Amino acid sequence: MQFVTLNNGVKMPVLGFGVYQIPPSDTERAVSEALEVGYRHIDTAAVYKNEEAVGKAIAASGIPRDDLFVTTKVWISDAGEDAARAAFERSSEKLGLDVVDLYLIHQPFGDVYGSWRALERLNEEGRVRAIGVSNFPNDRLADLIAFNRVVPAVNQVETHPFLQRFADQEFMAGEGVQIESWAPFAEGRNNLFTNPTLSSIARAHDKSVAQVVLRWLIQRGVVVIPKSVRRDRMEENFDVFDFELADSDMAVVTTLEKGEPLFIDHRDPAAVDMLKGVTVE
Ligand SMILES: NC(=O)C1=CN([C@@H]2O[C@H](COP(=O)(O)OP(=O)(O)OC[C@H]3O[C@@H](n4cnc5c(N)ncnc54)[C@H](OP(=O)(O)O)[C@@H]3O)[C@@H](O)[C@H]2O)C=CC1
Ligand SMILES: O=C(O)C(=O)[C@@H](O)[C@H](O)C(=O)CO
Repeated sequence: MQFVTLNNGVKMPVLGFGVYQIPPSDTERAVSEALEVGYRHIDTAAVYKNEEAVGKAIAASGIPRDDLFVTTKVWISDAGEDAARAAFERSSEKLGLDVVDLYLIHQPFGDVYGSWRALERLNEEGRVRAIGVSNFPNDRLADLIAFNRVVPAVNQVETHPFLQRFADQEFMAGEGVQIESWAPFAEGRNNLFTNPTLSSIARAHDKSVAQVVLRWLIQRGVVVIPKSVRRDRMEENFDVFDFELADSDMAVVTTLEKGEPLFIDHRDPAAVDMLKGVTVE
């Protein structure tokens, strides 16, 4: 496994396993299989409603705690200093982990300043090894950085071949923030898995489109957390460290940029309303 070193010295595996949209009833099985395959980095969130199942899989695995990197996130309905603290305690209990490796503000809405104070305190107390954000546009990230003590270690944002975020990555790097991709496969939208450009690179390397996409992101220094409920795909997505894309391959992928989010535009006021309707409990 390769690691990136976050701005506070914590090491984060560049490849993890995401569990969004895995039903709670299937999550323990999926995470157990992912751990068997070799994943040591799991990405969940309170709003995914499967933290308890993630915790069960971790406990059953017998893997030493220090070998694992677990991320969870505080949802919008728990924004604010006291609410975010209480949300962390609930997540910690569900996961069965006193210490979480990375705790993120999930969305840039609500009292994110209050939430950040709670995260800073949790970090100081050693309950979370690193703190960060998700879905923060650059101006909101800059504001959070300018008016707080701890610089977010990570910003987890939609990033894939159709929304590449080179400029955002450069801005974040300048501030000491690690970019992490959510939906590295764009959840298969725009026929990503049969895209002719990606398929041609995949054929040349005797790899799959999924492997090319993950490799392209990792070679750019982007952390990836692909999701799959299928063991064969977990294995495929994990097997990306035995080949390298040439500069010419990297450059060809840049032609696929579509210039806009495929899922949620966090700058659109309608996004706030839609996400406010999503509940944790
Ligand atoms: N912070 C945020 O706001 C967000 C965070 N995330 C995080 O990012 C993670 C990944 O993003 P996610 O939205 O799940 O989407 P992904 O881009 O990881 O795509 C997942 C989809 O691709 C399929 N798939 C996976 N591997 C392969 C493969 N090798 N070949 C063909 N199909 C494949 C899966 O199907 P199947 O399962 O059937 O194999 C599933 O339909 C999430 O699980 C979550 O942890 C996601 C969204 C938002
Ligand atoms: O998946 C996530 O991490 C998200 O933030 C959103 O996709 C959210 O959970 C949602 O449910 C949107 O409908």
